[in-house]
This record gives sequence, C-alpha cells and structure tokens, in this order.
Amino acid sequence: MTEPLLHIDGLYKAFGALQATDGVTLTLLPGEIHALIGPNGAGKSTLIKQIAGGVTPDAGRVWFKGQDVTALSTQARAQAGLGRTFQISSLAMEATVLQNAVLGALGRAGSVWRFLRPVMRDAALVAQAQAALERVGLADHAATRTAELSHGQRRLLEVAVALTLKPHAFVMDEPMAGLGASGSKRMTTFLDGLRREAPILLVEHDMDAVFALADRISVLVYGKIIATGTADEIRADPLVRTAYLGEEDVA
Ligand SMILES: Nc1ncnc2c1ncn2[C@@H]1O[C@H](COP(=O)(O)OP(=O)(O)OP(=O)(O)O)[C@@H](O)[C@H]1O
Repeated sequence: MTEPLLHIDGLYKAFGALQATDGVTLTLLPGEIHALIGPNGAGKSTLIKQIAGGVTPDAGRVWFKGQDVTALSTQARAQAGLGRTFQISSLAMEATVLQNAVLGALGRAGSVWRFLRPVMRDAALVAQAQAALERVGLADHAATRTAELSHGQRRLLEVAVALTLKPHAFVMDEPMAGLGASGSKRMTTFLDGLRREAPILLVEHDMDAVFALADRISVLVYGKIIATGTADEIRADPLVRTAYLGEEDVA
C-alpha cells in the first residue's frame, strides 16, 4: 500500500465550549489532490492550522513523511517540506514580487525584513525565487510592487512563495477565493499539474474547482469528517447531500 505523505491522526481542538475539530483523521497520498470541504465554521481553517502549525491540537498527531511533527513550529514544518498557502494574504504589500519570493526562499518572514537588502544580493536565493515566479507566470512582474498586483496575481504569488521551499506536500486554504472565472481556471490548471510533484490538501469553497481537481474529497461538518471518497461517491452520498451539498450543487 502507498504510504501517506501526510497522516492526520485523531486531531481535536476546542475553543471554549466549541469543538472546532472533533477527532479528524485523514491522509494525503503521493500524487493526489485531497479536497476538504464543509460549511462555514465547520473547522477547516482550524484543521489546516493544526496541520501546518500555528494551532496546537488538544489531542492527536500529525505525521509528515513518517515523522511526528506535532510538536514542531510552523517554520520547522515548512523547512521539513510542508508547504502552505493562507486564506488571508501573508505577503508584504510594499515589497516587490521578487522580494516576497526571496523571503519565501529564505523560509522565514517578519524578523528577516531588516536583512532584506543583503539577502537580495544572494544569487542562489534570488535564482530560486525567480524560478518559482516563472512557474506561476509572474516572472515579468518581478519588479512590481506587490500592492499593484491583481488579487489573482497575489494568489499566484502566494503559491510561488510556498514553492520556493520545494515542498513535498501542500496544505492550501482557499486558493481560489476571490478569483474571477479566468483566475480560477488558471489556478485550477496550475494545481492540476502541481499534484504530481507535491500532493495537495486543498480547502476550497469553489465546488467547480473541487470536483474538477480532487482525487478524493473529505467532508467536514461540525469538526467531524462525515464522508471521504471520490467526487462521484461524494456527490451520491446521502449524508453529504443532507448535511452540506444542496441538491442543485450536486445535480
Ligand atoms: N481562535 C479562535 N477562537 C475562538 N473560536 C475560534 C477560533 N478560531 C476558530 N474558531 C471557531 O471555530 C469554528 C471553526 O472555525 P474555522 O475557521 O476553522 O471554520 P472553517 O470551516 O474554516 O470556516 P470558513 O469556511 O468560514 O473559513 C468556528 O465556529 C469559529 O468561530
């Protein structure tokens, strides 16, 4: 049997009386896009934060490439090859596109800001950043101030930033959010190709993208996974139809 790259084993997280994740177990296999869907407030972002670091689980373990990473910081998980894109932009808006990508390649943020000038003279880092920009189609915008990018371009830049660390797996929180039809299509095509190099755990509300891309879909409702399966299995699942997908969405 194929070993999962990422194995989430019984994760729990409560915020006061609210059980945001309630014993979530799932795997991410090499080469796949595993989409995680569910209504607003189901616990998807909390789960992603527990996987990538940032939210410490009350119980449960996160295994990445056979290693227990539950106690590792977000940065250590990123350095270990777990790439992440955020729901809310983590880009430095006043920096150029290339500078953001170089910060990504450095694997750190914030505190490194004051060292940015010397870092921009590091040829290897800059080359790594440029290669990532090339892959997402932003090479021509390297010198552009990030604030001047369109929303869709910023989303692609976030993916490029994550790519600079050459991740072995991705967790992505709503990469399609706010993209127009053409932006979504472009991102869908990009993610479709990316899965061969690094599997993707994809949290996404855009059902067209989810059903077009996902090898497997898990449905999270009130912090619990109520179903996992292929797009066809999920469409046909009566529990999912009742709990989440409107009949019109699955027709
Ligand atoms: N830091 C926090 N403190 C208190 N409650 C929180 C915190 N983070 C999340 N919650 C609550 O936990 C529940 C799950 O939230 P979460 O953001 O994980 O859901 P989600 O499925 O990602 O929702 P959406 O699709 O709207 O992004 C929600 O009721 C939310 O209000």
